[in-house]
Amino acid sequence: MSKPKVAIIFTGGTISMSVDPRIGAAIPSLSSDEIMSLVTNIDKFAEIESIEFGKLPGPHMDPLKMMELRSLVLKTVQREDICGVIITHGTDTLEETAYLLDLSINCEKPIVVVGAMRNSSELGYDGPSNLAAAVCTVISPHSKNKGVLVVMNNTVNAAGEVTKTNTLSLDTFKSLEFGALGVVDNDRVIYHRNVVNRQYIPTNKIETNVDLIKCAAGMDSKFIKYSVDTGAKGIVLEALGRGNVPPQMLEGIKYAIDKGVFVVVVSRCPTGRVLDTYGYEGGGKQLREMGAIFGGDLPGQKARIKLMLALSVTQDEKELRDIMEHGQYYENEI
Ligand SMILES: NC(=O)C[C@H](N)C(=O)O
Repeated sequence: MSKPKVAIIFTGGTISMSVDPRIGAAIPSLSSDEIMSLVTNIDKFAEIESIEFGKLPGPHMDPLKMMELRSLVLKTVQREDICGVIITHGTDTLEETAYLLDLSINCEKPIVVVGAMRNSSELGYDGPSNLAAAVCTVISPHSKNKGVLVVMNNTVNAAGEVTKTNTLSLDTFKSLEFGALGVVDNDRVIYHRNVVNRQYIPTNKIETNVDLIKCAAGMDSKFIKYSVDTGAKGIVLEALGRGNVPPQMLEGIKYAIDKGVFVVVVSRCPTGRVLDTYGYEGGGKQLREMGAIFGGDLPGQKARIKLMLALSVTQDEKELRDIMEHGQYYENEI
């Protein structure tokens, strides 16, 4: 019987790295063939087509390259002979690329992003086992219509929910708020739940002029003003708690909004959404009244990706708010 055909797009990351003896540190070096030769027995499960995109460490990935990758993923997943697409990626920015793909590609076939936490020179290189789990996930009929998935350490997470939580653990990718979607066990994926709140932003463009500013006790407006003065079209504020800022940041927020720069508020807390609960100076109520948009429960780096895609579709305040607040807030709530 013919095996399902899976395309694997290699972009780089630790999964493609080994230690260069001259510098004594890991750099991307393995080709797709070298990586796949370590994924033993995979031909019993699927026919693999390897596609080289690049050898980028996670920190070298940027939004324009993500959009280039998106075009390749879209073209590949639309092929009739392909049952799904896997993307290897550096884990440092994996969640941003996965979320960008999730928001901007609407397809039934599974798309899985995978990486490794240990490079091929280390004991316990986890690249091959993660790739094997990714293949098992992509070929499963149960993986259809789940959006982009992140598979690491035999755990399947939704791109919109997952985040890197630990700098070294193999079990670093977690959906902190709701838990994983499923597990890969005995070469099969078993799902425990579905994603109910997926969002599609139909665009093939991106507005890269969006900054991310993290708030901390006693901070003032200088970074916000700098961001506005250097051409930002949008600013994501990783605010405090439920979505509040130190009063000294209000001047900068007003400056931004008066100049037509969209300000999106999320929280620096790892879980929970922002809301206009507090009425004191700098509280969410005041931010809302000033015109700030709420970004739900997204971490700053993902809200930034979403704002970049949203700004490529519209600059209308109401439309932008509808995209950014989609599924998180209801008319009579705020
Ligand atoms: N585990 C990894 O992939 C981390 C690496 N620094 C990267 O993102 O490329």
